Amino acid sequence: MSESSKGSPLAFGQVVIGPPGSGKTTYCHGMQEFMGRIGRKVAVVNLDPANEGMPYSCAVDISELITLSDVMENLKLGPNGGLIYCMEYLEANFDWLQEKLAAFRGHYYLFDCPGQVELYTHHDALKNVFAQLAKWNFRLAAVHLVDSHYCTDPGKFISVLCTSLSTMLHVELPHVNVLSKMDLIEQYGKLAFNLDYYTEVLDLSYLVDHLASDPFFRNYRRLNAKLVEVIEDYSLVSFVPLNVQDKDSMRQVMQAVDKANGCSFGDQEHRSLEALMSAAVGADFHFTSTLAVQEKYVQSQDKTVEEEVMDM
Ligand SMILES: Nc1nc2c(ncn2[C@@H]2O[C@H](COP(=O)(O)OP(=O)(O)OP(=O)(O)O)[C@@H](O)[C@H]2O)c(=O)[nH]1
Repeated sequence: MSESSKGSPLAFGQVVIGPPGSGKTTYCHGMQEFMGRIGRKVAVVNLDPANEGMPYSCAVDISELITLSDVMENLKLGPNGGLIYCMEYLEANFDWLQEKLAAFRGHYYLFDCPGQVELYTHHDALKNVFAQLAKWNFRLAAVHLVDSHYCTDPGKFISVLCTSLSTMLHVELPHVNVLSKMDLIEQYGKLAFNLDYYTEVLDLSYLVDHLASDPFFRNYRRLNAKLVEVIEDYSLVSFVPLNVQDKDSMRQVMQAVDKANGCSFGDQEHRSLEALMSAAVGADFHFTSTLAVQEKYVQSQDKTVEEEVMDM
């Protein structure tokens, strides 16, 4: 097995990561279709040994190497331990992965990753897989999906910010954080602030003040204030909103990722993209700014908390 492939052509792609159920598989399917329509050849690589019946056409599937159910049964491990074992097994079998990927030279790669959070915050196996891909001349960006409904709960949103920050620092790849399922954002409650407050991660002291109005959280005010201080000191976390069914939203995420991993597919693709998007003008797809997303998915309220704070 060659540890590094200095002479190999560059290969671009995304590792799609995020907590369980955040929409990684759905995103890979949507992005494969979207990129296919503008002429990119996309190979989706399933690295989640628990995934079955994927909706996308799968180029490489880790379950040919190892499956979570086999590991759990044979080694008597639970789902978390089993998944960690699978990732360590993959790390020990780089040559299998290299051989499988080589069959798709010239493609753009989407890696559909497992959902266990510890794989991205402190365990090393998957991070080592990404580092090995870099040695094989893969230019990857991490696309970190987080369910947008966490924005409706200030406490959960602070946890999401902490997880996103530690993932960015641990994974060590160019990073695009994405708020997924924008169409469902207010399903579990109203947003206290405008959407750009969450996507741009604006002054978090408002969030701490808002949280302190809840008697339970009042006792943890200093802890929350310190946590948001850490997030603001790094000043790294922001989000791109996403609805996989919206072409303009998909384009925005794709362009953010292209910028992050340095991918450029030239003029022909640019023309195809313009043609695809022009078909969307005047139709349902009006997603040019966070404000447009806000108008589309967030119900208008008399006043947001942000506006009330401003009025004071
Ligand atoms: N309404 C809506 N549902 C979505 C969207 N994206 C994903 N879903 C749904 O969310 C659920 C979980 O999506 P998956 O794509 O399986 O999530 P995952 O992150 O791959 O999940 P794991 O493999 O368990 O880690 C599915 O029922 C999807 O149909 C979206 O943009 N809008």
